[in-house]
Amino acid sequence: MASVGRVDLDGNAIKGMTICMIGAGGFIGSHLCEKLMAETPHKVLAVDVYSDKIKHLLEPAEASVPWADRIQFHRINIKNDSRLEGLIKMADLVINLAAICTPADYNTRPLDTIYSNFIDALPVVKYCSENNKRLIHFSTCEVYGKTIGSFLPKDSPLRQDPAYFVLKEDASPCIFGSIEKQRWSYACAKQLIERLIYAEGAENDLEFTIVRPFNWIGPRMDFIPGIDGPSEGVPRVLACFSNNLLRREPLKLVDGGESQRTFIYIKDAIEAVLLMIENPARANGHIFNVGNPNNEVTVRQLAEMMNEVYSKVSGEPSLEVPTIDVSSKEFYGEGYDDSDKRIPDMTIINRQLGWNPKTSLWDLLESTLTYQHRTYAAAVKQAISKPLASN
Ligand SMILES: NC(=O)c1ccc[n+]([C@@H]2O[C@H](COP(=O)([O-])OP(=O)(O)OC[C@H]3O[C@@H](n4cnc5c(N)ncnc54)[C@H](O)[C@@H]3O)[C@@H](O)[C@H]2O)c1
Ligand SMILES: O=C(O)[C@H]1O[C@H](OP(=O)(O)OP(=O)(O)OC[C@H]2O[C@@H](n3ccc(=O)[nH]c3=O)[C@H](O)[C@@H]2O)[C@H](O)[C@@H](O)[C@@H]1O
Repeated sequence: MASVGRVDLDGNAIKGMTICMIGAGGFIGSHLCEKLMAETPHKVLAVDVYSDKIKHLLEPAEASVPWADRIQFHRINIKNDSRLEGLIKMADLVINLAAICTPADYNTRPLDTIYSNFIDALPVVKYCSENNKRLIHFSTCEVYGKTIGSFLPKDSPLRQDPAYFVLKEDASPCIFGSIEKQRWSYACAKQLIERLIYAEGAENDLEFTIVRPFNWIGPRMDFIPGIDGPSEGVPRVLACFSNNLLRREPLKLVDGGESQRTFIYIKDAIEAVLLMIENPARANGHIFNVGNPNNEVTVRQLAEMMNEVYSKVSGEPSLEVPTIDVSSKEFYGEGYDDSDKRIPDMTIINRQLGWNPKTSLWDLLESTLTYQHRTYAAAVKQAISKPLASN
């Protein structure tokens, strides 16, 4: 089965390992656990405060699934639990995904954001360094902040020159707004933990890999407000727009929806993470952009495309008024700011791991919105009809 004859990129047999995955119950963690269970012999010590998104792996319908003894869930809050070091000691590799990572929190809960992304990650780095454990740490493309090009005059021809906007791990600067723009609390905390990990590598020989995801999206991302998350909660854009489509209300475009993003399908991105896991000699000491430079859209174009795709997969007519403008102050509150454009340079990941993304934006939206429709449409219909029924 999965483990037979598996070799790394240099043709060496891959040995089974024990992975301590912190934040395993989240969006990325759930997909990574699935991949590791289905296709590898590795064991996972899954650490999180929630397990809903991996319960299909932990409590499988058939007791005899092949991975039953390869995944163990530990309900631990890494802020204050002494069991963490013991689990790290038992592992060959630590993957840290735990973080507050929704933009609605960065300016409204800046302290929690900074603690979660920097202070709470410190013991993980320390235990890895002290116990000689390899670490794969999840950072973010937000560490690049804004592009150099965004500071050029609007009509400058240099804005079209990739040198002014393509984001390179080893060359691009990190450009954030002023301190009162608390949006950057997350990016700044992630940047400092990257610098700390890098320094542990340089001074204490910590074996590390840093991942900078560029808008990974797919099934199980975040929550639908009022269904499997708080009614007033504001998830990331995929779930915000899915929620609007499920409720047949216009999609809200923050400050005109002019910002640009490159979206990558979670399953493509997970392939890259698996290559990092299984090719330590090629991944250690590197920072990797993981994104899809071919899937760039403005947020407005994303909204229009999601409206069209959702109509196709749900069989419902597309929205007559698909979008509505909203100011960032109204939507996120004081202190919001935005990255203007995010195109990942792929040179390093291509050279080290030979990895490339595959899935087009249309295709990834089709499979993701099919999942959203199947998972949530009935519950949303029921939630919408409730207030009427009780009148
Ligand atoms: N999804 C993306 O596109 C994306 C982009 C850039 C960076 N990232 C980074 O990747 C990582 C994972 O992102 P995600 O999208 O899966 O987010 P997520 O919120 O779905 O997952 C994070 C998980 O960490 C857990 N967690 C948080 N604090 C914890 C604590 N103190 N103790 C134990 N568990 C804790 C949460 O319960 C959650 O299950 C984060 O570090 C995030 O900053 C993600
Ligand atoms: O995914 C990533 O790579 C990183 O970027 C995200 O940040 P961002 O892309 O700004 O967050 P989204 O919520 O996905 O928003 C994307 C864009 O859509 C806009 N938006 C969001 C929601 C909405 O309803 N309407 C809307 O116009 C936002 O203002 C922003 O310009 C988050 O910070 C992290 O999850 C992560 O580190």
